[in-house]
Amino acid sequence: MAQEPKVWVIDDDRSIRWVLDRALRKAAMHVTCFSNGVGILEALQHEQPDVILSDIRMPGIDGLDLLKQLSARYPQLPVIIMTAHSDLDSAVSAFNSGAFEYLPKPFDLDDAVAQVTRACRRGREERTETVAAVKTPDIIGEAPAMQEVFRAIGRLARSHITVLINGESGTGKELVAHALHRHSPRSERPFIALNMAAIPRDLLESELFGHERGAFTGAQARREGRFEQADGGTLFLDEIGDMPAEMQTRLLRVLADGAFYRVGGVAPLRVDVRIIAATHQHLETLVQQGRFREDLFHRLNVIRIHLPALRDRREDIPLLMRHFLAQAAIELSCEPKVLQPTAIEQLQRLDWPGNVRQLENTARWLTVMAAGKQIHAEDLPPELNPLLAETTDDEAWEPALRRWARQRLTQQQEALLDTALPTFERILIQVALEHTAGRRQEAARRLGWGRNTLTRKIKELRLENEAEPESTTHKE
Ligand SMILES: Nc1ncnc2c1ncn2[C@@H]1O[C@H](COP(=O)(O)OP(=O)(O)OP(=O)(O)O)[C@@H](O)[C@H]1O
Repeated sequence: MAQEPKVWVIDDDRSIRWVLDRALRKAAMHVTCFSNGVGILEALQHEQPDVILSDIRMPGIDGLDLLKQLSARYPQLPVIIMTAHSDLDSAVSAFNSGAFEYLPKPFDLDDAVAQVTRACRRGREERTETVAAVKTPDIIGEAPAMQEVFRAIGRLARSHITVLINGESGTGKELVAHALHRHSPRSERPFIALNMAAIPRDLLESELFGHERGAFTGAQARREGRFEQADGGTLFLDEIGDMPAEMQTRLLRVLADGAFYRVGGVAPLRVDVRIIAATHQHLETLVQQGRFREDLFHRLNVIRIHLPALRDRREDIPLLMRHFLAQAAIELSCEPKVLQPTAIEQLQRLDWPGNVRQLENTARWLTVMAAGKQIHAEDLPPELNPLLAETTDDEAWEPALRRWARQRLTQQQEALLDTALPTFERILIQVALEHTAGRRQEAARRLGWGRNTLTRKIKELRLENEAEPESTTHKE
């Protein structure tokens, strides 16, 4: 039933590899030997053994560094260190989590096999527990890409390492950050979430680091910052790509030495906070453009979790939708709506630019708006409804506008309304004037404006040439 446990042995001493290989094989284990640590991290991306048995003194590679990385990236993977007593202290400090075992050299072969067997068994039990614990029903996903996310959460459980979560808006970044916190040793301590894009630039510093009384006008009392509130716990920094440059510098400093000052404060404060950052942006590009500090990027980019867009995991749409319909029914104290095959097909056909959040909002809309209990394709909201989209061309400008806005936002443009509103008004005015052959009075009435408003708008939008051909045009 259970497969042979897989053991990797890393030692530069060929005779040690040879004896361990024989002894472990005799104990029905599958053994792979490496003469040094080079390539181990890469190999781990393809396959994971049940246990690694490694020397820490090897030519050509810093064994301690390798072990640190193993402990950070694969905290669940049991590692047994074979080393002489004299090296033990440095090994212990490399594994401050204590998640390793120690096999003193020279060792007794039977002891070594017994230790490896125990570590295999414990590792397997822990992994099963973690997967069970992580598969809490609140993160839904059966698509392979989501299984990958669950596995990452499982592997990172028990670790304090910084994590960077990437994914479009609404893909569940905050949910995953929360799950990472819940499955970490910090779960009893606070989880504080903060969206960099939502806080005005001049308040951000005090929000993150707090302020002393009188630090600036309006600071009537001392206030704790989010870093202090999150002490011992996790601070989730959402939309980290939007963090202003000076704040990036300050964050880097806190990450480097764990100390910071409140605004207006003179005494450094120390906290123990795990950072989980998230962004929908491509941070490497921001770094190239000089908009994100490279050193901060490397600090944050230790482990990265990518959340797939909903359109890349369409198989999960029915599952998610049923879940949200059930939830919405509870929220609104009514019977849950039931999806019919035509609705499911249409839901799976759509691209969901707002990802899971958009699906969730659609479930609420349906729960309130759909007349019957059964949901068919035609019951979907107008912008998602295939029938309306095909038959009435008039509605087509809404999806087009949506696409336009989305594109501009991904291109990092700001103040979209400055372009959109004048364009919107210009088009309506032009069409109304065309329709009324340039008669302003009537065009104003058809638009629902007074004549004066229309005249003012025409001026502002420089549309004079298009109105009332007989009137004098004026130029700047
Ligand atoms: N896999 C999932 N299972 C269940 N609910 C989900 C899942 N993914 C996202 N959600 C829900 O969708 C909504 C959006 O998720 P969340 O806020 O975590 O996304 P986000 O990526 O952080 O978005 P943004 O970047 O806009 O802040 C939340 O209500 C969340 O509960």
